[in-house]
Amino acid sequence: MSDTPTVAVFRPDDDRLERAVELLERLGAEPVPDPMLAVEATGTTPRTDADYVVFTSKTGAELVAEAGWEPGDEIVCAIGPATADALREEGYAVDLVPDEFTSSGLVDVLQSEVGGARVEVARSDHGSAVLLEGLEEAGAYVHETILYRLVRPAESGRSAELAAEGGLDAACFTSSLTVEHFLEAAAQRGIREDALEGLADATVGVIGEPTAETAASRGVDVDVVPEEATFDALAHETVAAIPSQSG
Ligand SMILES: O=C(O)CCc1c[nH]c(Cc2[nH]c(Cc3[nH]c(Cc4[nH]c(CO)c(CC(=O)O)c4CCC(=O)O)c(CC(=O)O)c3CCC(=O)O)c(CC(=O)O)c2CCC(=O)O)c1CC(=O)O
Repeated sequence: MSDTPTVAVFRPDDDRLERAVELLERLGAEPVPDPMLAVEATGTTPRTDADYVVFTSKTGAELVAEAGWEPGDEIVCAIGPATADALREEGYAVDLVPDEFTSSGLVDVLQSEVGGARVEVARSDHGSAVLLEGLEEAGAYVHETILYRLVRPAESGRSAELAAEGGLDAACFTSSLTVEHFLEAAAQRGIREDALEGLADATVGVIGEPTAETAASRGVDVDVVPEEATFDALAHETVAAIPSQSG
């Protein structure tokens, strides 16, 4: 039996998956790449009359650049450092990043200043209500633009099979939808309960509290939630929490 732990990773099949695989290998793990999200662009851009524009993903930053978005005087907000870096790489200035990289972290930092302001939330078709409701409660006029749809790739589910066979040592869930799609892929194969058992025996890491809540509500026990919502922190802390294979 190999001493190298298998770690499933569900990031979209782009440079994010490539970098995640490289990082897990550097950490001494055997990555099991199983993308659970694919992006379908809608070709839209944020509306132009807003005081604030909020981005919640690297994908959103890349798609608005592709669609030719040109900001005016809006205050540009990013949910966290990866989204902020992606915006800057596309040539956009970023004015605000919260200390806690979640929707509620964004609401916390914006609520004292957005009363009466027009806030544009530019994101996927699966964004949580926390951001819209929190900003509305703070007195903002909120509008949401759907930049892309997130769908489950038809071929996804290899990691669910491995979990069901007891061959998965760890899993790194990077959003709520990755949890839901993992379970959907397992159900499609008729192995949902076995895959859940496999996850219960594995080390489960999730990127942040919103994903932890989704996992718990679907019967997935979570072992690791990193202090900071970045893939780097998630990978390091999840691999470190895997019980020794040789012992
Ligand atoms: O719940 C769903 O799955 C659909 C809504 C959704 C969740 N995530 C995305 C965009 C996205 N981010 C990552 C990885 C990642 N998450 C964060 C912080 C963060 N972003 C959101 C989105 O609103 C949340 C949920 C929330 O607070 O409501 C969070 C908190 C953590 C959590 O538990 O989800 C970051 C920080 C950052 O952007 O800087 C990152 C990047 C980490 C890094 O690169 O190190 C992914 C997966 C991935 O990158 O593998 C995704 C999904 C893919 C994509 O949309 O590009 C969404 C979509 C949305 O907000 O519209």
